[in-house]
Amino acid sequence: MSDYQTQLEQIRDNISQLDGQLLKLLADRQQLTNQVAETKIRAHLQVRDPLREEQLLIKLIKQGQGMGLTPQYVTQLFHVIIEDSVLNQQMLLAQKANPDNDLPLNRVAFLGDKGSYSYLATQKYFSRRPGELMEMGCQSFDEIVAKVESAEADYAVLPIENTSSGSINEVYDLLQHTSLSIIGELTHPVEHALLVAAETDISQLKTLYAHPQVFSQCSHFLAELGNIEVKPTDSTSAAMLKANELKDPAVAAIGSAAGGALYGLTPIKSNLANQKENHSRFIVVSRKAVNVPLQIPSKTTLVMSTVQKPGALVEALLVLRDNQINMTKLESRPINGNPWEEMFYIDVEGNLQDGPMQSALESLRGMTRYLKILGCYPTEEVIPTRVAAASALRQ
Ligand SMILES: C=C(O[C@@H]1C=C(C(=O)O)C=C[C@H]1O)C(=O)O
Repeated sequence: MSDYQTQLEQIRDNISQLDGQLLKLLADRQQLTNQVAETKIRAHLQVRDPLREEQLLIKLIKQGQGMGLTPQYVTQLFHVIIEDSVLNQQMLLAQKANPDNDLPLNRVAFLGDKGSYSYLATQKYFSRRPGELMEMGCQSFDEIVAKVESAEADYAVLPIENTSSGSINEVYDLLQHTSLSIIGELTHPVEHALLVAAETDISQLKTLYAHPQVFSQCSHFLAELGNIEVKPTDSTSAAMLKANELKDPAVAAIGSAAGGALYGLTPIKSNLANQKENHSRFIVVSRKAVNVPLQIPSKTTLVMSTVQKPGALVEALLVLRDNQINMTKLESRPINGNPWEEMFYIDVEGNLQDGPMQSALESLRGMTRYLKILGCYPTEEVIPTRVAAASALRQ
């Protein structure tokens, strides 16, 4: 071994040791933040404390500068650390409020197989939760919902909207008729890559396999590609499986690089989506609604149909405004069998137990033809606390 190699190995050993220590410190920090959660449960305090976060960040940015670490680096690092701490605390509070939901095995139905975006979202959502995960890949949204309704599965993870291709109508329509409740949500980045099983390059490709939603999210890239046959599949994982089976230099699948790796596929081009910030939002549904503690930020989803008179929807929305309730999404879908009538799906910030929410629901019940609460669930989005580096350095 050359001197350089020996030297490099020694330095790398030291780095690995430090990384191990960093991990140990992060685990110790997690223990302490879990203790904070216990105290908050007893004291009925909100999980999130923006002032504490701001003071913490200001102090850390200043300390970091003294050690040669940039404010951007320190801020980014601690946003991740705090996000994890907040999500873990939220989970602990939610667990305490729903002791019956602590299952040793969580049987979860989702679209596709290993490697699909739904699979990756399922892994992410349940990784923080106690109990083992039993994956139940399904071939259609109908099958997924039926699995939970018939108690073959405990939960389903369903994609509901995407930042490029918009709402997933099929899932909205299923929500209209199911007795299941929304108990959680999460967003997951969708990073489409061109995945191949054989040595090749873009110019040799003749056939592309992907889910139709993926084709619409990558339409600009496909238009640039020109004369290529696009073959729709039931799921992203089915597309990957196809590419893996064919091992043909003329064939590629579109999906995530992480998912593709599970099928031995190599990404030859990434960032294929029209919108560079491409995220999907998923909902988690179960047979039983959850109890969301007031200390956790939450959302409530409603579905309603208004009476047939001018301004009926506006009037319903004014009820939300009058109760200071913030609407985060409004979606409309046709009602089967009633041409030109619509079901409105509304996501609002707030807990079902809140006074303003209760009074808004009471008013809405009086003015709508149909109103159903699809669920009240914890908000998974932890918006990072921002501090200007200048304000940290001024302290
Ligand atoms: C740990 C706490 O809970 C939250 C997480 C924080 C953290 O991880 O440092 C800080 C403030 C809170 O938003 C706390 O309140 O101290």
